[in-house]
Order: sequence, then C-alpha cells, then structure tokens
Amino acid sequence: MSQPAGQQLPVSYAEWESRARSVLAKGPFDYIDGGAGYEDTIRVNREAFRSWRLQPQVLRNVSKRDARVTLFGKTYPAPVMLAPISIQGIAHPLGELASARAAAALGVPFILSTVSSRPLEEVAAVMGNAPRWFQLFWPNDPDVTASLLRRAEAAGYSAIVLTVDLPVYGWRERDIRNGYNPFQVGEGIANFVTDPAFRAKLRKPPEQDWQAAISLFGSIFFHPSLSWADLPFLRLHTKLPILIKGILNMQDAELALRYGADGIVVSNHGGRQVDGEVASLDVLPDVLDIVRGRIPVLMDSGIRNGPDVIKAISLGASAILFGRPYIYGLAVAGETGVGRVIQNLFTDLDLTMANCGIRSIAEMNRTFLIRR
Ligand SMILES: Cc1cc2nc3c(=O)[nH]c(=O)nc-3n(C[C@H](O)[C@H](O)[C@H](O)COP(=O)(O)O)c2cc1C
Ligand SMILES: O=C(O)C(=O)c1ccccc1
Repeated sequence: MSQPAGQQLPVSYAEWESRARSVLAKGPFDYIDGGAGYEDTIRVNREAFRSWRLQPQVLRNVSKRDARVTLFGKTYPAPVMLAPISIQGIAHPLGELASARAAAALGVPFILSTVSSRPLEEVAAVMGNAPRWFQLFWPNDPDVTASLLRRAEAAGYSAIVLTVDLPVYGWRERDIRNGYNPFQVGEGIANFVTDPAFRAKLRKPPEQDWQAAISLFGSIFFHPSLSWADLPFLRLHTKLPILIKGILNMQDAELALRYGADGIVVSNHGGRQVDGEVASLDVLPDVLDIVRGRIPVLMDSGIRNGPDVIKAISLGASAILFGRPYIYGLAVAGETGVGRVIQNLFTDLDLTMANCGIRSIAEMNRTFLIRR
C-alpha cells in the first residue's frame, strides 16, 4: 500500500470505531455508537455471535467460491445490505450520498432511512440503476405516508422496509448526558421538507420557516398507535415487497406472515431501543422455525466481520444488514471509507468461506456451526 503509515485506513472494527471517535464530536459519535440504557443489549449482540463457533469441513475443493444471493427476484454479490441508518450528515458532509455511491459501486443494496440527511430522490440520483430499498418510519399522517411510498417507488427503490421497533424513542443515556437530540439538530427532515404532502400542511414553506417545519415533523413522526390492523394501508399504497424490521418475538413472526409481509428483519435496532433485550441472533432460529421458508428472514444487530455473516446465514438467515461499521467508514473517509469497510467484509467472507469448506451461500448450514 502506497499511503504513508499515518494515513492508512483502519482494518479492524475496533480501529474504525476509534478513528471515528477521534474525527467526530462527542455528541454525534455517542449518538451513533451508543444504545439504550446500560447498553447491555449491544454487548449481548456480540456475545450471541461469540456463542456460536465455526466448525470447518476440509478437502472440499474450494477453488471457486460464490457468495451471490437472490432476493425478490434480484441477485446481489453477497447476502449483505447496508442497514438503514439515520442522519448520516452528522458523520460526513456528504452523508447518504457518499454511502450510497460506495454501495452502488459494489452492487450492494443500500437501504435509505426515512430520516436521512438527503432527500430520497437525491440519493437515488447518485446510484444509477444500483439496488436500493427504502426504510419507512410510518408517520402519523396518512397523506405524508402515502406520498413517501409514492416517491420511493418513483425513484427506483425496490422494496419497503417497515421499521416497527420504534413506537417511541429509546432511553439513550449518552445522548441525554450530552444533550444531543437528533430531532433538534434538524438533520433528519430532508424527506419531509421536500415532500409535497408535508409542505401542503405548512403555512409557510420550510425555506421560510424552518422552525415550523421541525415542529410539524415532531408532531407527526412518532406513531405509537400503529397496530397490525393498519398494515393493509401500506399494501394499498405500494406495489413493492414489504419487509417488517424489528421482529424479535415468535408470535410477531406468525403475525407478520398472517398480515402478508414479504420478508422479516429480525433486529433489535442495534441495541438502541430496549436495554436488556434478547440478541437478534438468539431468536433467529425460533423465527425461522415459524416462517419455514415461506418468506425471506433477514437479520441484523452485531454483525462485524465475515465469520459473523457465515454464522447468521448458516443458521438460516437469507441476508444480513450491516450497520455501524460502514458509518464509521463514512466518518473516517467518506465514500472511500464505506467502500473499504464493505470490501474488507467481502474479502474476509470469501476467505473464511474457503477456509471453512463452503463454496456458496446455499451450502451454509448448521453442520458448520457448534454452540459453545
Ligand atoms: C446511528 C444509527 C441510526 C439508525 N437509524 C435507523 C433508522 O433510521 N431506521 C432503522 O430502521 N434503523 C436504524 N438503525 C438501526 C440499524 O438499521 C440496524 O438495525 C443496527 O444498526 C444494527 O446494529 P449494528 O449496527 O450494531 O450491527 C440505526 C442504527 C444506528 C447505529
Ligand atoms: O437513532 C435511531 O436508531 C433511529 O432509528 C432514529 C429514529 C428517528 C430519528 C432519528 C433516528
């Protein structure tokens, strides 16, 4: 590598994280890094991955490996997508534009958050035909919700990821201590201030009265009254596949099927919502038992490297969502950083597959795993 030693990009997750800590102010860093309460859930996510050990099979001619997967009729280079992460403008001036460009260059699906720092059309515009999904926080206003769905579909997002584990905000002690409130930062309302239905509800355009826009956003964003019976509304307003993100309970997996979800994301939101919660990986097998292959089950929370991906897929997940690691890449080196973090994950995945005797995603199963 030709870079001078001091400027080399990090390699390990711990290094990316510590470099991000040094380039970001405390408020944004703690917001990204932190979680609910005592942050036990964040630790448990890692313990769950450590509790499974890989058990390689040898002499299996691993000269050719292929990590491609097909989901909803589209083929991707690996069972990995970039998790929806809010307000990326706090990590880098280009925010989602940098992450989306890096994802597009590698063909990795980018899942854009509802509360992005850039409007969904602007993000789509830098991605060409590259794969992208839209994550929906379902606002407490049917006109705005329908409008967001319409715009996402028009801008080429090919699936809706409905996040259901945030009826209200989590108890995040670092943010409280720092006095850091992403809503007051005003970073996450790009999709709202550009939305015709949202703008129609303001007396003055947001450009003239930003405070009024923030306040309207604040009044419609959370939607704690949502229930399963509301789901048909989404179906009515989009033709795209709908995945439900934030399932941790077997009963809810059953309900997701009954209400016609096209996919499930087993997730505890990276430990940001409920402290003392179960790890996503720990409930994945139970959820899979209920779903029995009828729809894809994805998972996130705690994935840090190639072996983690193999563990989740070997337990039966169709794909994983990669979260904090790429945001640290973004903070440290923008688009280049995100690209590097993904490439490292892919190379690690490929090498670890070979060393485990695994040639394809289809070959990953429990025979490669043992519980500690
Ligand atoms: C800073 C940050 C912001 C997030 N914002 C969103 C969001 O807007 N929508 C959403 O569905 N999930 C959001 N999540 C959760 C991620 O999509 C994902 O579930 C989580 O990051 C997985 O945990 P991990 O990053 O520790 O692997 C966010 C996570 C972080 C760290
Ligand atoms: O911080 C988060 O985890 C998150 O999902 C979120 C939700 C609403 C606004 C900003 C971030």
